[in-house]
Amino acid sequence: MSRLSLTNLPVAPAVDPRQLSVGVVHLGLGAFHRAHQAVVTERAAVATGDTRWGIAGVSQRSATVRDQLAPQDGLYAVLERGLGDPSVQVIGSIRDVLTAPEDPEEVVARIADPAVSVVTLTVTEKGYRARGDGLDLDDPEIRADLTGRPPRTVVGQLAAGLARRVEPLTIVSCDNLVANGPFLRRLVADYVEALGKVPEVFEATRFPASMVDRIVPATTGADRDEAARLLGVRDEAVVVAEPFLQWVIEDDFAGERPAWEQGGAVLTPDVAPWERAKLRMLNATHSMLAYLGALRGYETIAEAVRDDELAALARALMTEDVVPTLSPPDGLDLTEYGATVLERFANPALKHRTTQVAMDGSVKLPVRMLGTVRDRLAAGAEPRVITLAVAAWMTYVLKTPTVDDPQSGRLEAALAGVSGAAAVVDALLGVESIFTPDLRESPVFRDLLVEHVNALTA
Ligand SMILES: NC(=O)c1ccc[n+]([C@@H]2O[C@H](COP(=O)([O-])OP(=O)(O)OC[C@H]3O[C@@H](n4cnc5c(N)ncnc54)[C@H](O)[C@@H]3O)[C@@H](O)[C@H]2O)c1
Ligand SMILES: O=P(O)(O)OC[C@@H](O)[C@@H](O)[C@H](O)[C@H](O)CO
Repeated sequence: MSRLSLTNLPVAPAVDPRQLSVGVVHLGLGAFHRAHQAVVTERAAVATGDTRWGIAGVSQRSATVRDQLAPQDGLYAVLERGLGDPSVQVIGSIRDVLTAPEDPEEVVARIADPAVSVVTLTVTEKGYRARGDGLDLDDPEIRADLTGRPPRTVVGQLAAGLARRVEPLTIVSCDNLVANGPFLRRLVADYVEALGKVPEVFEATRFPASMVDRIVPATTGADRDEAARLLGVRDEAVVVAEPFLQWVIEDDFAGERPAWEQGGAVLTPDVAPWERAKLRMLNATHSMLAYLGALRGYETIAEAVRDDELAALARALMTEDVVPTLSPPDGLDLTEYGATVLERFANPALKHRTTQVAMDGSVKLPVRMLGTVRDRLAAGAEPRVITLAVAAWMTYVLKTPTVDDPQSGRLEAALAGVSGAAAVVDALLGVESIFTPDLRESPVFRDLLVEHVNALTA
């Protein structure tokens, strides 16, 4: 079967990439960007007729996505899987595809391009190379970037691009992080201070926070085959997504931007209540279902949430421990939100693997779970269910021979020769890059963890 491209196009995209100039650089051209920001950007271009906001996407690590998209002229489809029949839509907003390891200079040049006024990012939690709230200046790649080589890290790329700009830039993190905008600003500030050269435009550069939401599992061969059947051509870059899509962006831009609000995004002065509700309700529950589900042998989140006991725990996590820590934004009913989240997880067509959601726990726990633990302890509560979620991660790490985590070495070292629930809990609580002293030293938290790990390993 022939390949999707501009000259082999069964369903035309809503915008023709040939008519777009590049106004946005996106770092981290994974599945999520293609199913989220690129879709909203295309919808905004259709609504406004503005052709300035084509996307130059940067694949940060391997050349796989470039090799999938380049022969397709940047075109790909979103295979939407809801409760009815699946549908496909070809997206045309990606104009160019770069591979950072092969062409680091070009990445910097694109960020510096005066026609570009916005950079967006989806590089996963580990892509920020943070330690606590600041940049990990001991990270070997950060150290290597600081020596002046063409940068390989995201923070190094941003700093080098800013150093060459006259006009300020807006940098929008779209990763699941707490206060992702201010967090990224701090990392870039740490980097340029360590370099001893703060770019002139840095003060005027904006880092709005954003809350992103759409469940986008990794694409499988079966998804590519189904897309080919629906499209009539092969699309090696197809991404799978649920129908739901939400993007709430802090309205704080240094210059011009795509009219994302016309593509369905919400621009608001304060993203924090949206972000906190989403990370603590959706992402924490997702991770808990992933760990408990994987421990019970479930392959997908949908299978896990169809287990009555796990579904009850997911509901209890939200109502007993998370909701008391939230002040929801106007218009968000937390009870309804929690129910919708579980319905979305139960979507059997998505096949989101528990092992995918379970990845990178050491960098996800602080974002998704530990804020809730801290707030509940401070309120004098006994946070039973959120602590079960943390204990499920500990048990998963203990029982998984090669855990997929940027700190796998530290986790393995901590657990070497350790046996018994109390010793496992103490060993993992001792990993300082995950647990802050207040949590490590809380007897209530520790005792609950031991009780849960004991039960989970019995
Ligand atoms: N997939 C989802 O359902 C979803 C939903 C909301 C938010 N997100 C956010 O998007 C991120 C990416 O998700 P995805 O589905 O696109 O994953 P993906 O695996 O398809 O893509 C990950 C991207 O991050 C880059 N990356 C990975 N490790 C990196 C590192 N150490 N340094 C620099 N870049 C690195 C990769 O090159 C790739 O471009 C998530 O981690 C999350 O923060 C995802
Ligand atoms: O993408 P990750 O690996 O950081 O997390 C897995 C999921 O919890 C996450 O991607 C959710 O699907 C998403 O946050 C929903 O908007």
